[in-house]
Amino acid sequence: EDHQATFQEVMKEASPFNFLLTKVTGIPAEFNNKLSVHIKDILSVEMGELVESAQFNFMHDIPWLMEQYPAEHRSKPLLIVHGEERQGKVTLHEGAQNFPNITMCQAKLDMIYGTHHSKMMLLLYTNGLRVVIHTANLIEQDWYQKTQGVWISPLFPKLDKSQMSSDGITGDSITHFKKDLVEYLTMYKSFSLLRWKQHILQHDFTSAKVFLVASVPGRHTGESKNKWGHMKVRKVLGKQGPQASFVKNWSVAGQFSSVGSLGADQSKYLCGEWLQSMLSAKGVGTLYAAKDVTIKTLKLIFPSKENVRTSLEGYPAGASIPYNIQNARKQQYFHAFLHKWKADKRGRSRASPHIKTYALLSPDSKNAAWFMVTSANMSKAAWGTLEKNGNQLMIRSYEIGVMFLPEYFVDGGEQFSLVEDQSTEATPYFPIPWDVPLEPYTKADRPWVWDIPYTDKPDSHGNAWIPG
Ligand SMILES: O=C(O)c1ccc([N+](=O)[O-])cc1C(=O)O
Repeated sequence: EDHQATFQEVMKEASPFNFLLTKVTGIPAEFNNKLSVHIKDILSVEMGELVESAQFNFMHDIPWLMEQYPAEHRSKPLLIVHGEERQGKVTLHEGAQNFPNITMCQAKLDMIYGTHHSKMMLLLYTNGLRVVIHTANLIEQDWYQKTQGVWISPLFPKLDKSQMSSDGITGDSITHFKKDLVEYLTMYKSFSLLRWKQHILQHDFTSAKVFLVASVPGRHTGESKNKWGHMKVRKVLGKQGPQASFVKNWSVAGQFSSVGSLGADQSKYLCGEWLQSMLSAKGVGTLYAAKDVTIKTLKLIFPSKENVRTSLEGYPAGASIPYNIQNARKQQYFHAFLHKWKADKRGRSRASPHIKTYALLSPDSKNAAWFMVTSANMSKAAWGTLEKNGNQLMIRSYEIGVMFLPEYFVDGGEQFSLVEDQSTEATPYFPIPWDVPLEPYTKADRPWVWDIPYTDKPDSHGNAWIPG
């Protein structure tokens, strides 16, 4: 349908998962009317009358961001949570100097090479509080012609004083989303976030059905080892995940827009540690020993050179896909797991992916036992790496995402349907961004690498790519 869906219609259709994609300029209207939002929609008065907000991100173009708020919200207090240092911090503060309503919060980055990668909006309204966890930087380019993911929480109503207890967390959900979000904010040890911690404590999060999966920099031991990164996933799946018997022979799908150094061979980190967490299930630690992992067990989705060349943005889309040749050369084994970016169902095959999503897929790819959307790319910095004989999880960056488990949306639910016309009440359709079945790279395909030239074939704008 070509009519412009109102935001209320979009949110009604999005329920109960509230997992949407950002609107893309230059694709048929129908694909922007279905489960799609622009940043102006998220910040609109239709969502609620804003009192104050906080914008956690990696990149902030503050004058542009202020334009995305409706005029009546532009004077409300705004907290910018970033990880900029040195000149980056100076430039960021310059962008904010004309806006007296803006306060800055510099997240401490104690681990070298770490980034403040988390992308989250905290929106306090006169009638409640909303959390938005997404994958887009606060720059125009990220909301123009890319595929980005957005989870918009239900409106969390204010708790009245009588419901507040002096100790512990009241008004939490069975997924402990509120407690986990409070713990995440506490790790910043920042005065300006203390205020937001109070706002969150004063609201009723019982309607939050997702699990929070976040990362904070540090060397986490003891109980904290399982609070963050891939070890949080291992804990949640081991306790509340699918039954191991039900998901035997299922595959982990990982889709991301950047890749770190994963080590000399797959048995170390990719399959020996990270995949073991993603394959965790109830009733058994993990499903496969590292040595038994095949390309059937792990399906990775990462833009090929052709995906980038033919994308709406052309080769410049590759400026947001920072996979360097130095790492690519060292981990050829990684390329055996790769699949193309393809999203015909959502009209986004040419909207270069900046979204990051993970799932456990049935052998026929028609069902998923869980789904995750997060800021975390395929890297040790984001997910953490076990040290000291597995007693310590070292994480370099801040990351944040949400995980959807069927039984928290449907009583006794075991799986989501990924094929809309095969969904049932017991197996609700989950609107994943990419097409299934996944399409493996051909022999001729190469993963996009951003720091080498491409002059053989022009991109969709007729240009070559000759990096710095
Ligand atoms: O856009 C970002 O927030 C971002 C920043 C840095 C890196 N990196 O250094 O690999 C990746 C991303 C990404 O999200 O892909």
